[in-house]
Amino acid sequence: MLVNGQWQREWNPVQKQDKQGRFIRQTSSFRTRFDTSAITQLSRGERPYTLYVALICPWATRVLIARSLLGLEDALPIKIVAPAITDYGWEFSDFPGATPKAEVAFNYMHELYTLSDPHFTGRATVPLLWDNTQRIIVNNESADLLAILNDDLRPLHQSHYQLRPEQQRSEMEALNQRIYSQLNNGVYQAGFAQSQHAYIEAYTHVFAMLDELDNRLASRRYLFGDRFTESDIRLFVTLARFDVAYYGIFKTNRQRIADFAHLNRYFHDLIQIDAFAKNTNVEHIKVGYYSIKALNPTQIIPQGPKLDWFKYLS
Ligand SMILES: N[C@@H](CCC(=O)N[C@@H](CS)C(=O)NCC(=O)O)C(=O)O
Repeated sequence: MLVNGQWQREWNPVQKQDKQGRFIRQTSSFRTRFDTSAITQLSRGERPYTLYVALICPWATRVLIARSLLGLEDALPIKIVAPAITDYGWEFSDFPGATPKAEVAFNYMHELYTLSDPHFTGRATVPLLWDNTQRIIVNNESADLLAILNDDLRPLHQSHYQLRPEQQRSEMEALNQRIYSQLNNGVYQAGFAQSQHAYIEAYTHVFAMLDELDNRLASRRYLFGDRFTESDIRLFVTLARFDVAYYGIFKTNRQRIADFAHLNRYFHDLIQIDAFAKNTNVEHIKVGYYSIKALNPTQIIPQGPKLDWFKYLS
């Protein structure tokens, strides 16, 4: 992480814990929204912004899926880091599926943070929306980025998807919050727990939420009926990582997603949609999670699992 703009070489996934050994995630620091001048520039064909992402990362991937669904791929170009976090944080390299090093002006993500704020203290996280002209970070919070893509950039949408329909927003936000704390972040709480108590607590939350959602999906195609919404994207990114990585490395191993009747059906439904499949990179997910040294000191990447949905990926 960075301390007052200086990189501290020891990268530890658990920067903060509470007295019971619970992992505490840092809050995001750059929270600007787009105004109309950004829309004007983008609709003139200018490309003043770049989205920096990691394909291992569920928070970045939820933004990538929305970007693809809404037809914003051309308006918001991306740069993809290599999947394994290094002693210097996220790195740009020629790893297959990452942006070739020759196409990026930086070696590490933390360089963008110190350019933007020379005294920045905190983790150099992705996703991050970068202003190429002013060389500053616009926003590094994926929940905001989803709102920026869906709401602020509406005039540029190339599709009719309604990912945050007005009439369901408050219900969606309540469910999103529960999915976030018990499941999206819950798996990290289990994996990065610093005590048996904190691990069991997180494990219990993860499977209570998966049971609840499996039940909910018994009678609905998607979380809110026949059309998918942002809530489905938020759930999908955790499901896509579950059997491949979390089940093993984070020890959330009561059962796999493949063993839940309705969640498995639902996941297969979504993964066959191009925007979901094209932003799911199993190799990056596996290499990324299994190279977290604190959890896997040998850095050996498992060969399996082989899952039936891999056939939908190109
Ligand atoms: N609140 C952020 C969280 C982003 C985040 O935690 N990203 C992780 C990757 S999944 C990261 O970049 N970690 C680098 C680090 O912790 O040093 C968001 O949702 O955008």
